Amino acid sequence: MPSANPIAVVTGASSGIGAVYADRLARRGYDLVLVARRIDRLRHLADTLCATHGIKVRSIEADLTEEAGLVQVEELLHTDEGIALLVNNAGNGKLSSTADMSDADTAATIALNVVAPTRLARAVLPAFLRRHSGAIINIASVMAFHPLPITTLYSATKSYVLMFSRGLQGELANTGVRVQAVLPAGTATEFYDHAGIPLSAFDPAVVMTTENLVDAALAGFDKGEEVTLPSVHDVSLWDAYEQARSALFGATQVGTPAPRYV
Ligand SMILES: NC(=O)C1=CN([C@@H]2O[C@H](COP(=O)(O)OP(=O)(O)OC[C@H]3O[C@@H](n4cnc5c(N)ncnc54)[C@H](OP(=O)(O)O)[C@@H]3O)[C@@H](O)[C@H]2O)C=CC1
Ligand SMILES: N[C@@H](C=O)C(=O)O
Repeated sequence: MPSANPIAVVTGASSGIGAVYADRLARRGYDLVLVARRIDRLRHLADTLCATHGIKVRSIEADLTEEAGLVQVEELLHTDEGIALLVNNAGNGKLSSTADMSDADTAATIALNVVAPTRLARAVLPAFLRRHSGAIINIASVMAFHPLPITTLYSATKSYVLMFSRGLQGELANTGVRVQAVLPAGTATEFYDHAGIPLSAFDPAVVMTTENLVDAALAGFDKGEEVTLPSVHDVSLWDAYEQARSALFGATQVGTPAPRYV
């Protein structure tokens, strides 16, 4: 029997930000599809959320850097008409110089942070457009607009997520389909266990709890924000950044070389 609740698909739900999104969306009455490699964690979370909130939860063991894992989730997104929300959250990032990063880590970060959210968004969009409703939440990062010598690749992938989200927002205007880009700053998760630099290396004063992060991101979603920066208190900074970006683009459309280059 089809579920009466809207369904949210959350990638990277076995820990950190994704696991809190699963909890918060369960509280909002969503049925859930949880995706990650650690199926034991997904099943434990699913049992807890089912028992606590009386929702339906499916767990999918999938490595989103592998074709088979991606196809498994794409097929669900293509076929389950009850899906109302996709949270493209799964991500990783080795904090390393480009030259020192292994080929495997480089490929895995691009596959997980760029290819997977792109393919999953493309898988769900046709149904959303047919129904003139649905939402995609893409988890980018503040590093999308601030590369450091040890975050070059990671920042580039998150810059892609931001630009991909901004482009989709333009495409999807007036379709009833929403896209939110969320740009967390440092957040206390297992991300750093795999990043090569421990969380303890960061000033605790600038690291947000995962619960605060997700609650702020969902508050931005509820406000209808296209880009949500949970830790930025002065939103006029983002507005000024966007205005400068638009003015800069406008200044590129002149057809003649700038005098400084002549
Ligand atoms: N923590 C932070 O400071 C910040 C994090 N972010 C972003 O937030 C998102 C969530 O990360 P966060 O919660 O912090 O870190 P975690 O490491 O706690 O969570 C990452 C999640 O992604 C899943 N994942 C990792 N690799 C794969 C894979 N190959 N296939 C499928 N799932 C995978 C993990 O599950 P499993 O290992 O079971 O597969 C896990 O559930 C990421 O996109 C990250 O870039 C952005 C800004 C700041
Ligand atoms: N994931 C963190 C690493 O830098 C971040 O995006 O802030």
